[in-house]
Amino acid sequence: MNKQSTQERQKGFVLPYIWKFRWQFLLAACLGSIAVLAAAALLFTSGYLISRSSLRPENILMVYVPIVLVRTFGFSKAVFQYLEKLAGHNGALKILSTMRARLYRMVEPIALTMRSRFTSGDLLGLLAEDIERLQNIFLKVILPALTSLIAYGVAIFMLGRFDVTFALLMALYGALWIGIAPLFLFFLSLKRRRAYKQQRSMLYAELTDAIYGMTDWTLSGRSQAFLQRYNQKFAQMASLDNRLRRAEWIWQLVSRSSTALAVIMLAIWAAGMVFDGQMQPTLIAAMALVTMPLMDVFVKVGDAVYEIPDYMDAIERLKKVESNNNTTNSHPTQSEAAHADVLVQSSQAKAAKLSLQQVSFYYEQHVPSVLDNINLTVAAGSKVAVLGKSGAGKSTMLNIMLGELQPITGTVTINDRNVKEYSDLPFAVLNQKPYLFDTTVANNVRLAKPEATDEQVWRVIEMVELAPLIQSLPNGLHTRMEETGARFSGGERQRIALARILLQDKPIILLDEPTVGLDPITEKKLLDTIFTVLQEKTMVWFTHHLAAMEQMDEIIFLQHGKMAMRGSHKQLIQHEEKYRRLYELDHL
Ligand SMILES: Nc1ncnc2c1ncn2[C@@H]1O[C@H](COP(=O)(O)OP(=O)(O)OP(=O)(O)O)[C@@H](O)[C@H]1O
Repeated sequence: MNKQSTQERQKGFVLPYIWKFRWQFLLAACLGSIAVLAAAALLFTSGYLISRSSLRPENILMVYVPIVLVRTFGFSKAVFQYLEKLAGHNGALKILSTMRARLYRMVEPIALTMRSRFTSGDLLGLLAEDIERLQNIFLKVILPALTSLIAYGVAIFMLGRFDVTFALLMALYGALWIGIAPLFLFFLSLKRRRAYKQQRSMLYAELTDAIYGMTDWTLSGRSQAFLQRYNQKFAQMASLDNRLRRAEWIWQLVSRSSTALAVIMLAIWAAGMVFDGQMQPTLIAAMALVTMPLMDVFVKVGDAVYEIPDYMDAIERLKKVESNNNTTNSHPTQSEAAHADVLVQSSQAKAAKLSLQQVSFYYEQHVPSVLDNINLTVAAGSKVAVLGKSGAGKSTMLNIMLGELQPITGTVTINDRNVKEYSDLPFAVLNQKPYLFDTTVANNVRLAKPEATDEQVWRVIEMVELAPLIQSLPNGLHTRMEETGARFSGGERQRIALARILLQDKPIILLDEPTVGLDPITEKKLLDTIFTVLQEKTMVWFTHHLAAMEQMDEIIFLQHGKMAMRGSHKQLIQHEEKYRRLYELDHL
């Protein structure tokens, strides 16, 4: 594990990012505070303006200046809110991209083994979602908290200029709403949410279990008992959910009431100041109204705190994957890199060893196995034919090799490593009907290797003996498929597919009856080309047709899920009467 990621792991998922982007957040918080203060000033001047206007001002300037100020504050509130969003989101997006890079570093070392350790892309989806969610902790919790602190600090300072004691009282009141209440709320929601989640996952587990064992519940005549128990638990969970929602409503009620209480406190204090002759009566409404935008920020902080348990879950999940990733291997970076190297090398080698060890497979449990305890080793560079009549299990075996079907028991290995460990499978398949896409001939050939140059494409075209044909096309390699009309015969289509395979340069080639439907002469020519160009590769040829068996190193004959015969063509011709007859039939 490199130094950078070790440091990341030690610091967690929130603090290092706040520190790293502290200036962006501070800027956003300052802009946000100016917006809040502008909103407070807007209400202050509005309150003053209303009160002043009602008293029939002796001079128009007495209301003209506040009118201009109302406009100015109204305008600047919107502008600073916008700027705050810009700066805040800029910081959050920078964090997001840094976190994504960290996510990449987390999963990259296990990428090769991920297919076997996590069966689908769910994990990545979950992690990516968690990281997206974490950006809210910055935008909805940390930024509003900072903003409210700055704005409230400025407001208390201003208030202190009128009355220090009252300013201190209001500072305490603010501390209650900015610190104590959200903290209390946080612990309350944390406990309840955990209990709710626990109960919900238990219920889901029980339901899944019950669905799997539905027949047994029904047969034992106890389905009503199960339903009763399940409904009881569901009701308990629903009541917990209700309590959580009720707590949320209560918080909303209390927090909104806190604004009303602050307005009343300010109004009473301002009235007292007027009574003592220290303030003009026109300022009472202004002072009372000023509290509203300030308290609004506290309420937002409290609302966001309620969601912190969700963020904590996201952090926990991320940490778990990170530590899992680190503990699964004692020397992760070195050995995983070496492991990856081996796998990549073997997927690029000329040939590779392919083995099936005790592989069994069935599609439905109560019918005989399609494959029953198959042991087969195809040495690197050797050629094996898998024969069998229709339905013998050839396609099933091919799909198991490719990892598209998982054997019920047994393993498939390539160069002694489980096929599941390969991110880049070392197979290429030539099947019965290769598809030609509606693009140029060259693009059809370079399908599996888009970066291949025209020269490389030409080389493989020549190898599969298609050069004269391609040269005769209106635009050569760059002729579009539809312009070639029905020009390509079955054999030529196979040759294009073969060219694709050569360009792909995989060590193991699986042939799934590629010569089906071709006339014997075309078939023979194609087979000659196949065996010439794939000479160095490991080849497994699935067929029910006994052409070119002489060229195979080993032939296995599948029947009733077992290998009924196996050996070289020579051995089978000599010792297996059935094989001899099939061969003769095929060569009539
Ligand atoms: N998806 C499936 N669900 C259930 N049974 C299946 C499924 N696919 C194949 N089978 C059965 O498994 C057995 C083996 O089929 P498979 O396709 O592997 O044979 P095959 O030798 O490739 O036949 P063919 O030469 O006709 O393609 C057959 O009895 C088939 O009916």
